[in-house]
Amino acid sequence: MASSKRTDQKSIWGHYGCPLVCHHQSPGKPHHKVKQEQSSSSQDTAERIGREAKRRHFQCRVESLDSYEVANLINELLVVFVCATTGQGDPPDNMKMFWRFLFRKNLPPGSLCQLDYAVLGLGDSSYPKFNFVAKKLHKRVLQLGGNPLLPVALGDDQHDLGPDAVIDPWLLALWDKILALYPLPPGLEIISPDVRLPPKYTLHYLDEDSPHPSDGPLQSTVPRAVASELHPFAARMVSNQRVTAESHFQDVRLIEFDVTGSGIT
Ligand SMILES: Cc1cc2nc3c(=O)[nH]c(=O)nc-3n(C[C@H](O)[C@H](O)[C@H](O)COP(=O)(O)O)c2cc1C
Repeated sequence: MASSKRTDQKSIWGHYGCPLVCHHQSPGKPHHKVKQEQSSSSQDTAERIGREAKRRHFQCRVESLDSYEVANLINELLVVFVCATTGQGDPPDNMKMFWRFLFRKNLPPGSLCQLDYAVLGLGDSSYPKFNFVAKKLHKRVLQLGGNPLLPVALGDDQHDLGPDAVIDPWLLALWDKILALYPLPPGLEIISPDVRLPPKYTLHYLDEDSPHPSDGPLQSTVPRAVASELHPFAARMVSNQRVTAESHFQDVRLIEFDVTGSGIT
């Protein structure tokens, strides 16, 4: 992209604490980050936004707000936060570190002045503090100098059509805004929903007798971090059973892994 904004643009879709990074796939296109939190609605929404970004030729990464290095926010150019409210107007567990950092009193007021951002809230209007976290996040980023792309979206479980009644039109408006700022490169079009995106995961088959990736000489001496998205653990598969009848058209499987030593409980 022509402006410096486009060279490293990100958007964060918070709640469940999950950031998504995306940019147009041609060089110099912006990145977006998506963040999410607690249960799965915000993660699902963040991932949906990630897929929509990919269809618009942005390169994306989705990760939780707490696994995002929040100090890097000052370098981001485009961030979308997806965040739910829990408890009585509280941030979900997996955005608490992010929340604490963002509300530090010593953050300079203009520190996010290069950031274009949007906040999508998931909440329930039967609670007195409806979408409190999304509203507060929106205000705080504004206070730190961020440029809002749209008013905060207030998804509501109480709506007859569920949160999508707000999310769907809000996302249409968001993409209009983003594409006005970062138009599609000449010759590229939005990838139709009928076209399958590349898979998120790839499978690599190993020979039965190949050494296990976790059996290297360092394994016994080097303490490893608890397995996580950032510290993957190569687990041994112990069973792989088909659970649907042979005659059924879907091959659904129960696959079990041995996670001993991964720190996963
Ligand atoms: C225990 C609990 C407390 C909640 N507290 C609030 C609240 O204070 N304000 C609000 O707007 N929504 C509240 N909600 C609704 C959630 O924010 C809403 O269901 C949201 O979609 C959940 O998203 P998630 O699946 O990503 O966690 C609460 C939900 C639960 C289960």
